[in-house]
Amino acid sequence: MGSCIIALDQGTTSTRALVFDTHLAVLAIAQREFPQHYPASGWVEHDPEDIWQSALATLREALKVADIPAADVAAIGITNQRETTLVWDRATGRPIHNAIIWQDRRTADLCTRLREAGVEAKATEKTGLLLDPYFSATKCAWILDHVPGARASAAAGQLAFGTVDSFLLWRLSGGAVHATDATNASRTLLYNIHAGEWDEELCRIFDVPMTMLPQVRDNAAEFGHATADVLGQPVPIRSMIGDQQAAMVGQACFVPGMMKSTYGTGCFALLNTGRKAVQSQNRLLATVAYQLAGQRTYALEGSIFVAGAAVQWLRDGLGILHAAAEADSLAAAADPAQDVYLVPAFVGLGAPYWDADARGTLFGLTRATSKRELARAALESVGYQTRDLIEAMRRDWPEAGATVLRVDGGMSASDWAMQFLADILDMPVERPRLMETTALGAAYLAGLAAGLLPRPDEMTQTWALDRRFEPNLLPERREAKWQGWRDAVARTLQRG
Ligand SMILES: Nc1ncnc2c1ncn2[C@@H]1O[C@H](COP(=O)(O)OP(=O)(O)O)[C@@H](O)[C@H]1O
Ligand SMILES: O=P(O)(O)OC[C@H](O)CO
Repeated sequence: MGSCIIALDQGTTSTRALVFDTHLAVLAIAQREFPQHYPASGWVEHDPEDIWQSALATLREALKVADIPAADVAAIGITNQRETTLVWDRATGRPIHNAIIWQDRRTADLCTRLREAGVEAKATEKTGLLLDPYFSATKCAWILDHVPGARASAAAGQLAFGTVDSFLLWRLSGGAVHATDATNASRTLLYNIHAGEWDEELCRIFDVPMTMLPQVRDNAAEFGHATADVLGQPVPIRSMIGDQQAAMVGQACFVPGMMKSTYGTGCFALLNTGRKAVQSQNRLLATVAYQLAGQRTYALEGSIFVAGAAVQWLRDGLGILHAAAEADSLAAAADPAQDVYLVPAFVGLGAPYWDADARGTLFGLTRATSKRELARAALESVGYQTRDLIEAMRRDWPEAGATVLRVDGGMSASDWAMQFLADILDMPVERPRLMETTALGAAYLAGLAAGLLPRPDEMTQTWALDRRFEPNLLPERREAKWQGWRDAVARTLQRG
């Protein structure tokens, strides 16, 4: 049997492949960024061929850098940006439309109509989600309704639906396997998280034919093989898991009450609630954290659409940074007397507000405002949004984040943002040594399925601290800043 594992991490802005040894040490990493497409306000798409080509290229490159033959790869684990929706032709494997990204708001009106028709309570009860364009169901319906002939092809059983994991699996396996896992299924609005199955009634309501849906499997399971043309010989695929849930596994949050927050394009805080799906009273989500041996563990999730993307906007939109890492030094040099707030509702606001129509706002600008205060406002917006989430979470689960918050994702590299996070939360923040927790989670599960790695309780010992950020802000200052944020959000919201 092979002695290493490859994790394929297909994220919103880039695809990464990491080769791990059986002690979960990283042997090699390959990464490709790919273009984002914004065809209209609030719309975000990816070209599925970019996703596929970046997956192929990074898998091959990582193996080459590690200098390991494909025969030594025991398993591949796939983890992915969730909710992003693809529909492809089963005969050709070609998508009939670009991938509609999780951030995309084009189905906001449809969601409003369904909400007015009284569908939300039923959908929430069954799926743990809310009626928001974020999730896959309305995106899939949109594709079927807007691509000529798609409804007829779907009715004839010619089309397949999938999130990015399913699409990659289909391509890697040469069209042999159409499957997903319980975590990705739990983000579609079509999957009953309590029964663990696709829901006929919801499929009817959202007008998505059940014949299009992939089979749902455990997170550590048999998912077939990547064909020989991918890496030179067939390689088993032994795990699939949504990226936020993978980060939870990679952060070893296996005990109820443990919590992590990932700062990539968006920010996603997940609290392990054990065998119980907690129905939020505060507009958070109940979701599947992981499913092993048929047994589901649940999480309470707060999802924010813009975190690192605010820094990306400073870099690519405003051109005031050359690299994301420059935001720290600018923020550190900002004028403490200027209270500038950025509410980065570029694609609406997620939890706990769920306002699809809100758009970004800046408050407190004066003639003295410079790029330094804008950079600080962007980094601070992530801390404020996390506090919004944790306050909502504590109303559902009082001990949430009682001790420490584990962080990861590209933006957690920002010391300034992580210190502000600790300050505004008034709570210690811990960053692990290996920040690639998403890939680590997928690799661990693939290794578990391949019989190379121990059960979760033993895996917790592999977590190692890089840096702990202690809160260090006067209470009056913290509350004054927080009130400023609350006020800025109130003035940004479009929904009452
Ligand atoms: N040093 C940094 N400071 C602030 N933000 C950063 C830094 N490095 C990366 N980022 C942000 O992190 C995001 C990329 O993180 P990543 O985890 O790769 O995201 P994704 O999985 O969504 O593609 C980008 O939005 C980028 O702006
Ligand atoms: O690709 P990321 O890391 O920004 O994660 C995206 C989330 O899975 C969306 O729900």
